[in-house]
Amino acid sequence: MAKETANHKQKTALNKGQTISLKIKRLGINGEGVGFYKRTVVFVPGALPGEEITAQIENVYPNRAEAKVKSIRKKSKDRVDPPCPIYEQCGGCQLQHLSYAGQLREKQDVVRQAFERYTKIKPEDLPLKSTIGMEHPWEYRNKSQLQAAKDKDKVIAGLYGLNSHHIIDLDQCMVQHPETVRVTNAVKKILEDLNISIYHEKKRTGIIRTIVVRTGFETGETQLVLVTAQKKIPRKELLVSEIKKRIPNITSIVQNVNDKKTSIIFGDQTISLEGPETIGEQLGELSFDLSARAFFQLNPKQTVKLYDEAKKAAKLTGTEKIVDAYCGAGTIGLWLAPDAREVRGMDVIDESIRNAKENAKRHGFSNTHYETGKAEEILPMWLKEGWQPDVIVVDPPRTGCDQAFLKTVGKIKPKRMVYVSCNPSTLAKDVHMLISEGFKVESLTPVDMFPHTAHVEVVCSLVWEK
Ligand SMILES: C[S@@+](CC[C@H](N)C(=O)[O-])C[C@H]1O[C@@H](n2cnc3c(N)ncnc32)[C@H](O)[C@@H]1O
Repeated sequence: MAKETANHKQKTALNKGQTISLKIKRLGINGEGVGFYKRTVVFVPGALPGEEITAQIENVYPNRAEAKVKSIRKKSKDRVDPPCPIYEQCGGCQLQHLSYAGQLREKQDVVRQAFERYTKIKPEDLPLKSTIGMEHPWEYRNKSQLQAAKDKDKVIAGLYGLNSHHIIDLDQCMVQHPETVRVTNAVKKILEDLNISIYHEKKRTGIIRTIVVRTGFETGETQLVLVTAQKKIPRKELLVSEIKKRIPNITSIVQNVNDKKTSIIFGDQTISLEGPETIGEQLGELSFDLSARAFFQLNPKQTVKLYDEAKKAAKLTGTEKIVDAYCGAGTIGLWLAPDAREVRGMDVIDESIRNAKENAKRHGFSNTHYETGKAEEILPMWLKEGWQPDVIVVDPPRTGCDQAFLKTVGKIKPKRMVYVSCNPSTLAKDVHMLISEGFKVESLTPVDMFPHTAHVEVVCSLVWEK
C-alpha cells in the first residue's frame, strides 16, 4: 500500500506551469504527441513522434498531464508548415503539421498500439497493412455544417474555436469540396444584405442557426439546409428568390426547424423551400437519394475504397447469407449484395432502415431484408427463426459492438466476419473477445477517410478457425 502511494505520488509529481524536457514517443488517438515524464504520460497537441521539446504543463490529472509546446529542440523530419492559414485557431484538423506520408504511417501505428494494448496477438504476427490514403488529400468533404453568428454587422459562419465558445469564421476550408464553401459564403452575404435575423446561442434569440451544404461529388447536385430556431422566417420568399438568383446552380433548398437548446444540429421538422427534397449521389454502380438528415459517408472517394476493402475481406462466392449489422442506409450491404445469396441488415434508426429498403428497391435487389432494432436483439431473433448467416459484417458506432452481439456471433460460428471500425481501441477490445470465441485475424487495413485529422477507419477481416 505504502509503495502504491509512493508510486501514485511519483505519478502526480508534475505541477501546472512547470516547464519540462520531453521526448515524443508516439501519436495519441486525438493526434497529440505523447511522451513520458518519469512515469507520467504527457499529452502535447502539436508535437510529433521523434521530436524533443520543451513543454509547459497546463493540466495535471491523477494519471496523466497535458502540456503545450514551448519550443522544439529536435524537429521531426516529417514536420511541415500547415498549409491552411487558420489551422491553429480552427481545430477542425489536427495533423496538418505532419506530412501526408507521415500521417498515413502514424495512423497505421495508432492501430498497432491499440492491438498491442488490448489483444494478445504478438506484434510480429499482427497482419496490419499500410494505410490506404488519398492521391489528393484535400477538398474531400461533401458536407459542411457551420454555426451562423453575427460579428457586429457581419454575418459569419464557422466552428467553435479550440477550447472556446467563440465561433471562428470559416470563409475558406482546404478539406471541404469548394462548392460547399462557395455556397456557404454566398448565403452568408445574402443573409447579411437582407438583414435576416441570426440566432444568438446565449441569448436564445434570432432565427438562422446553422448553414448546412451538401454536394454530390458525382452528380454535382447541391442542397442548402437553413436550420432555424423557429418555423417562421420573416421575408422568406425574398430570401429564397435571392438565393436562387445569386446561386443559380443550387438544386434543393430546405429549412429544418430546431427550437431546442442543444448542440445537436437538426431538429425534427424539415420543410422544402425550393426544388426537390433530396439530392442524388453516386458511389460506384450505386446511386442514392439523400434527404437533409440522411447519414452518408463524408468522403465519397475513400468510401468506395473502404467498401471495396470490406468486399475483399468478405470473400464472397455468390452463395453466402450475409448480415450487415449497424447498416445505416444499407450502403455496405448493397455493395456486397450482387455477390451474395441474401443480405439482412438492421439499424436502430427507423429512417435509415426506410432508406435502406428504398435503396435496395431502386437497384432492383430482391435478396435483401431490413429491420429496425438493436443488432444484439435482432440477430438472436433471426437465429431463433432458423436463419443462419455465413458472413457477418459490422460497422458499429465508436463505442463498438454490444457484448451480447459478439457472444451471439460466437454461437453462430460464421465462416468470416468483416469488422469496419472508426475507433481502433474499441475494435481491438472487440477483436480480443472474438478471438476468444474462435476467430483469427486475417488482415487489418486502415483507410484514411479524414486526411489531416486524427480519425482512423479500419477494415478488419476475421476468419473462423476453431
Ligand atoms: C458508423 S454508422 C454505420 C452506417 C453504415 N454502415 C454506413 O457505412 O453508412 C453506425 C450505425 O449504427 C447504428 N446503431 C447504433 N447502435 C446500434 C445498435 N445497438 N444496433 C443497431 N444499430 C445501431 C447507428 O444508427 C448508425 O447508423
